[in-house]
Amino acid sequence: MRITKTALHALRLEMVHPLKTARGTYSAREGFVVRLEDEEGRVGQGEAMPLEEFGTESPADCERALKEGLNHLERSITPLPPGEGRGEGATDPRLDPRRLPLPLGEGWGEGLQTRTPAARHAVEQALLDLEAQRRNVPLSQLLAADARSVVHVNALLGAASPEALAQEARRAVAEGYETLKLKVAGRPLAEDVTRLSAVRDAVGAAIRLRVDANGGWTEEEARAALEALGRYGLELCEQPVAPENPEALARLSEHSPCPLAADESLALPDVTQHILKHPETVGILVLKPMVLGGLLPTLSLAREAAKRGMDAYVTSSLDGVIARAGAAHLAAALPSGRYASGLGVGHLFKDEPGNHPFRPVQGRIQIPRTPGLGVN
Ligand SMILES: O=C(O)CCC(=O)C1=CC=C[C@@H](O)[C@@H]1C(=O)O
Ligand SMILES: [Mg+2]
Repeated sequence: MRITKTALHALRLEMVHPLKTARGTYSAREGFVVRLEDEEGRVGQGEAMPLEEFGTESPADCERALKEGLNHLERSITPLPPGEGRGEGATDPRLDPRRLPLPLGEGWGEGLQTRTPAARHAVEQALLDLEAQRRNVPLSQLLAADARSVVHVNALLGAASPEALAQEARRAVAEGYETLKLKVAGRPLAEDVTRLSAVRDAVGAAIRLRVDANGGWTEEEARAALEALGRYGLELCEQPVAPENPEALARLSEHSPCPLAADESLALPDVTQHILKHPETVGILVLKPMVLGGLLPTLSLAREAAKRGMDAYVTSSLDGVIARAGAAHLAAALPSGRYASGLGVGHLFKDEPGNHPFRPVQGRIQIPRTPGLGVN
């Protein structure tokens, strides 16, 4: 594969309403789209949507890294030998992230991958898009030959009052969602109880409810909250306490009414290693490819977790269609599709394209069969 042309565009996503979480409120997102053209005129696309609160680089550092990296991409990139690149995804040594023909010039070595994960995500995604097109397979099948064709998606509820939240929940269920996610913490526990109770009353017992504290509770608050909210039947709780505290996660898991999932903790390599060493505590990984530096390193982590009996699902980083498409292909290629993925965020954005193939329908994304990423 030879890259004959590169392009970098700024991408700003305005949100319809600010999204309030325990870690802050999002009203707009700033990122970049990378487009790479190969010698046969194919175009691969990748998106960088930094999420600094989750440990990625800033938009400015991302832009700098992308400009530097794209300069290196003018060099010819040797193609993977014929037949390589299909099959076992990132654990396949032939498609090992370190071997993927990413620009490995000055600064694009191991260090940069962790220092500017969003930039690396964009370039890697564009190269994978091209590679899958060259092999005439959907990106998901480049990652795993047995990738699923359907990805279940959870709805993210963001309404302010219990009544509005219940209404939003009813609408999501009517649209076909079977898993709903609510933000908790950052407010008195009694208010979260009222909100969860209103949603559970609105949707009945069969719908799965997951909550996300974004690390907003102390250990004591988390213990009380899990007990109080657990009465309404929780599928899981994402990141109940601060990311740096895996020991607290382990203590909480002993009495928690639901499985705990690590999200923000996964941006910290040492904490991630600790979680992998103690799979009996945090049983689920919440994978953000933007934070983890790309689809391949994320798939590698999911496979490491699966070896230890842990589960994983993918979520958006509140990003655009291109990044969400890559995340959907990845979700289809994960060892297990047991948990719904957090890819139902398109409605949060003012300029969300109307009819793209990665818009959930009936709470599901049908992975397109077109070669590559499938976003035009
Ligand atoms: O998981 C979802 O349904 C959507 C993604 C989502 O909730 C998040 C994306 C990015 C930052 C956070 O606010 C939040 C999360 O913590 O998972
Ligand atoms: Mg989360």
